Amino acid sequence: IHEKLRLRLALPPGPRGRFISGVTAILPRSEPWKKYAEWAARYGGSMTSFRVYNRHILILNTHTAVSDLLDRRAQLYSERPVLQMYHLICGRGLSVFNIPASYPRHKLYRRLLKSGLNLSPADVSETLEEEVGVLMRGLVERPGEWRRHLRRNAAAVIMKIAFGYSISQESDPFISAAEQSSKISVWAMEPGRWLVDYCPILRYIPSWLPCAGFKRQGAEWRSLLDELGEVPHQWVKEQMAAGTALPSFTSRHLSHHEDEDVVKWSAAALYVGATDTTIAATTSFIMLMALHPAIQKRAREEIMLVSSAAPSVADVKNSSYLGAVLKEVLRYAPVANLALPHSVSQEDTYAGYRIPAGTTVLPNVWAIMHDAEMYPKPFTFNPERFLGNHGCDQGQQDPNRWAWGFGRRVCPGRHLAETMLLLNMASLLYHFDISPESPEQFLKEVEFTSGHTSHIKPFAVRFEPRIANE
Ligand code: HEM
Repeated sequence: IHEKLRLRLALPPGPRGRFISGVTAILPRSEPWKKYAEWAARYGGSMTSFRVYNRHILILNTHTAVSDLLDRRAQLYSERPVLQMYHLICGRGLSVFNIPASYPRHKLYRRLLKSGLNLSPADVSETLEEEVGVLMRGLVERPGEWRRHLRRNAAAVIMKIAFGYSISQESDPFISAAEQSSKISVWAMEPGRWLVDYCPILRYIPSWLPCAGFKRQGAEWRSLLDELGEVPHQWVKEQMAAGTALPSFTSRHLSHHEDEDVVKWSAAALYVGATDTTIAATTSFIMLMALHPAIQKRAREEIMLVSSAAPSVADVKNSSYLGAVLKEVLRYAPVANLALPHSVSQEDTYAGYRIPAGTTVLPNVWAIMHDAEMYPKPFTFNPERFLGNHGCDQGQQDPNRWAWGFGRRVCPGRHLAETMLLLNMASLLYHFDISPESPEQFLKEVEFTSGHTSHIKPFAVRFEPRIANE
């Protein structure tokens, strides 16, 4: 009886679209989280569901639905949707981001990432402080190239931590390898580009057939991606053999005799996970500081009080206002508006609806962060929401609960990212006054970029050094 009742349950409400392609034609290209929030309001309920060809998509619109499913039922909701082209044909299914949570290797990755990223706080602080110094000097010398300096900073930090490798100033071969891998990955994952993603049986057609161009392309990318992944790993092994390796995520795990392939894949995930995300958050921070001089001034005053010289990692851990600014940056301009897609391993029911096995589940983090009941005046940038006599207990919930993902896939780099962001923010405030090039900027609405990671679209800003002769 229970089985019959379950089968009669409807799918969560949402647009139905066309017979074969589902809602493909009306899928939003930019800022999809806003359209999903609109659909949530139109169709009602804490969940919206629709279909893109053969794929069922479920959007979770409220923090309750997200916590109930992705956190409390993490054993069911921590898989990843399988992309035929990228995961299977290009051979990326074993990467940290894509591996099914039910594979024993997923646990191994998580263990190595946890211990490898928290191992030696002293080494990490030294790396962060050294690299923020390079960033500040770059900004003094060539402020107009601030976005390049940010990219270099993020890459340098993670290459040092992952491989003990110091990047050279321009066109570093390790960075080129990592950037080339990211580019190929973006092409291979592009939604709607590969028919095989929607019609998996095509994977079995022979590669020599004229219509199997995607298979030949995939095979080429697969060997290129494998080759690029080897570059830093082999370098660390050579350094270890020569006795010149610096302590790093890779060298530590290899010397503890962890499985080499597991170490290689985990280290490769660090660059992908750490660069665009931290750059996005820092970019939004810079834009918001330019637009909010009073908040900038207050944050700077606190830094000047706690730091006698250039801010250190220890200083920023004691900066409560700066901590509130970071929370508000992550709430106002979430880096991952839809986190990363999860998938459900077995059919489930929730709130009277049926959720078929294999459904792709997207938490609408943007909608939660802008829920006016949780965050009054959600489109106002106001770090004070996280201060007050009772700190976060004051009623406004800590956005860290939604900024870093969910269940068994929660971001393993969170603590490193927070430390790095706080240090970069404090150093920017300590060394520079940040303002928009044009005062008219104050009157414009901020715009956001779309993609897996999002940030405020940059506008021209001025970095005015505060301490002469640096
Ligand atoms: C502002 C900075 C960052 C933000 C906002 C962020 C956020 C996220 C989010 C939302 C996810 C997806 C979780 C899910 O699927 O539920 C994720 C996954 C991940 N992040 Fe981060 N992240 C940041 C920085 C970093 C850093 C610095 C690293 C590495 C040092 C990192 C490594 C990873 C990895 C490896 C995963 C995949 C986890 C898995 O699939 O099991 N992230 N992150």
